[in-house]
Amino acid sequence: MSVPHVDPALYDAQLQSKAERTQAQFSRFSPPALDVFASAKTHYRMRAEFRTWHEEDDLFYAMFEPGNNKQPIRIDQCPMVSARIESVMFDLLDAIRPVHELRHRLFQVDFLSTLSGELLVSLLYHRKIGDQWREAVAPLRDLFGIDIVGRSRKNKIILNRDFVTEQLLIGDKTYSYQQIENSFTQPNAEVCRKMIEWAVDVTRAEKQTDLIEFYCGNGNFTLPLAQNFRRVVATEISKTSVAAARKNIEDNGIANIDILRMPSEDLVQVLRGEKQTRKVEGLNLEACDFTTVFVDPPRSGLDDATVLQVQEYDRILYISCNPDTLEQNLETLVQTHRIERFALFDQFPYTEHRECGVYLVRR
Ligand SMILES: C[S@@+](CC[C@H](N)C(=O)[O-])C[C@H]1O[C@@H](n2cnc3c(N)ncnc32)[C@H](O)[C@@H]1O
Repeated sequence: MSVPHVDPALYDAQLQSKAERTQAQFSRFSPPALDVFASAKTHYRMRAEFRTWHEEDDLFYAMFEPGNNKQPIRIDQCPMVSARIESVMFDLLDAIRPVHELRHRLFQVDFLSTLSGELLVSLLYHRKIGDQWREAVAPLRDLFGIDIVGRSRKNKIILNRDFVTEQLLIGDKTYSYQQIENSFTQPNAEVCRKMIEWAVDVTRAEKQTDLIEFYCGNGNFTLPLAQNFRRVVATEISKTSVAAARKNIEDNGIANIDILRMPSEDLVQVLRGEKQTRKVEGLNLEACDFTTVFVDPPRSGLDDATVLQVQEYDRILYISCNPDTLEQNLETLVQTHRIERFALFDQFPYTEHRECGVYLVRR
């Protein structure tokens, strides 16, 4: 992970410039005014991954210039990560440094924290770890009040838990989300809250119809969106995320969501009647009245078949972490739909990354 230069004095101007670039990039699609959602200026990342560097007796967190992984740049402070992560990360390395069993061939440390201060730390090794490692690391769990996962090739040791439970206040309801180590979660929790509230707001009028969702992750948007629909059917490829989504639905007492573990491409074929699978048995998809589709794809955006499928629905909600693939997909989508709402969410301050939200309605 590259570590951006965090300078709160520059934040507002940088966000303004992101907004201007976004307006310019999408102006030919005639979107409405851009809603801009800012981030906190420091301590905004709830998860972060750091390479470690060994130099004789020294051990430190390191980052690298692109294309140069031989020349480490030492990280001695990190105002972009949550206050909880920053309060632990350097003291933790101080505790690991003198203990051979803990530092030998340690190459990465991952942190996953929550707004309420839970913290899970994963230590990644280029060697096999076992009982001796477990014994050596156990005191750190109590010292820092953290859960710990040790990972080496084909081996994972868990001290207490391999997940955190995030609580997000969306409107007037708090949703609880299990977030599992090493699976996708939105990094900036406060901006994530704003994205979900925006998504709930733009689909508010749609109560009597059904929602189809592609790329649902752990149900991050799915759970709060369900209040706006009669029924929700959502798909996700990752086994871990599907398990978390199902647990989150249960924990939050939501009864109108079905999660499918299936690549989006396969669900598209099922919906087009081109593929049959036992995974959809009992779901009675034919009885659904899918008027709205929600997509939150990876950086590669939507493949051609999914774009065509998405066009089948009257309303399209699209959250994108890559404006360039969003732009490509919109070339097709605006032929049948017009953009009604347009938003920029600053998930990644001080970087070039822009996260956009678009809500389209059939022309
Ligand atoms: C940008 S994340 C969004 C997840 C979720 N909406 C959230 O807010 O946390 C994209 C998700 O798409 C999933 N994914 C990637 N390729 C997929 C595919 N071909 N079919 C279904 N899901 C896929 C990833 O596992 C990941 O959970």
